[in-house]
Amino acid sequence: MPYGSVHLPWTAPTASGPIRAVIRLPGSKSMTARALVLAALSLGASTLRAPLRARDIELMAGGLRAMGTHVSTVDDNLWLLRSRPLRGPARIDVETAGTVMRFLPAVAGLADGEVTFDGDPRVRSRPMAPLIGALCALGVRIDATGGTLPMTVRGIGRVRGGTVTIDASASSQLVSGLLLAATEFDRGVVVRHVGPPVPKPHIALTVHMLRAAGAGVDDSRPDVWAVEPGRLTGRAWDIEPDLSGAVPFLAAAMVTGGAVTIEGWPPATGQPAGHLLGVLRRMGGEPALTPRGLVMRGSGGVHGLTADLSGVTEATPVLAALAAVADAPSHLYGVGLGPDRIAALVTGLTALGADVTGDADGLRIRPRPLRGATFRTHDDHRLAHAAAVIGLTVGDVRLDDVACTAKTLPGFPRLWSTMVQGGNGGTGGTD
Ligand SMILES: O=C(O)C1=C[C@@H](OP(=O)(O)O)[C@@H](O)[C@H](O)C1
Ligand SMILES: C=C(OP(=O)(O)O)C(=O)O
Repeated sequence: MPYGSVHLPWTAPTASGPIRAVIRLPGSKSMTARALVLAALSLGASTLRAPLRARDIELMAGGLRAMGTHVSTVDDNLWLLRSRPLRGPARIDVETAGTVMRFLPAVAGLADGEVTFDGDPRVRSRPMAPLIGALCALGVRIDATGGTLPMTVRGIGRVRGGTVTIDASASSQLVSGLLLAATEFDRGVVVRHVGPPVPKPHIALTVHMLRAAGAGVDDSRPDVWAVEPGRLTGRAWDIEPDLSGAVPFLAAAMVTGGAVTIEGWPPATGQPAGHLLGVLRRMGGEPALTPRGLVMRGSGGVHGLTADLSGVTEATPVLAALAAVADAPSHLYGVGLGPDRIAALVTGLTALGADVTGDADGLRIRPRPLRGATFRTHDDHRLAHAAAVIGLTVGDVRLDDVACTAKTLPGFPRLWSTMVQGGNGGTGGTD
């Protein structure tokens, strides 16, 4: 059944005091997605230890399987991939997954045969044309009448590659989608971004993982990334906990003045963690790395914030929720959410009584007392996280649907409720 067709209403649990919990989160969505693609392009076998099993990742694995890759996910903790010649015909439904829509077309260009892509109406309206144009310039034949999905990639088993210019300001995934498959292009790739700034943290993660896989990557020039052609060999990937998925749990400590430990937080990581913790610190959080993981302590108050969020776009909905209960107004800009997501966030927060306005690039939020109401999540997991955070201190926050959290964390409602009730999620233990 397609994701988005099951709706599960949910009343966010209210915290009776400071939350103290230890949480073990599943693997990073961004790392699991990249490891799957790189494994499919590597000679021989690869393993993924502690991957994320969630909707977007199942779609990525399914897309690779449809093109011939052997992907075994029987063991939750250790997936096995074996690359095989990529081939069509195949049909790939990306549902709402931007990463699947942007990462797999270049892989499909390397397949022998036709690969068609389609997805939910909402994903069709997300920017795709710059990637389609760039892939065509690199020698891939694509039929995409609307400049977006549905589209057909007519692979011939090889891609010429070379130098290409792209305006990737709409999404860093447009660059990552070109780089990830480029070791297999005859000439590799040189991608030059021109236009308004593109958020870099997830491109840095792509570069980090390409290098770990053995690729030659040059990112020494601003807005230019070059990947050398060459065969990758299979390897063992250890997937770190999802630090983007940690944001609502960290926020829970902040709004209740408690302490939440995210177990296994990596001391060094390619995920965009530094910027994220910097922003949370400015809003009053007190993060500390301990041998067990990252402990976020709430200082008892949440501060308003004026900040460019372009490095942490995924965190915007939860940061907006924090801003709505802060001690001063906030201006969050560079949020990169796209007009639909900004509008949905404004409507949802307004329904809860917040004074919030949105524009093309950001949100202005002036705190005032909030109230319980129905919050429409618009099938957006990160909006659901935002409502859950507000529900910790505001009674009767009713989400019209919490099933959308399955996109990146299927157990979210249970994990969240356990945390609020004073228990511990994932592996247990107390702080
Ligand atoms: O490459 C990735 O794994 C991601 C890149 C970011 O996309 P944008 O650059 O479009 O914000 C992020 O928001 C998304 O959730 C995951
Ligand atoms: C929008 C998201 O992901 P994607 O771009 O992969 O759909 C997200 O995880 O918030």
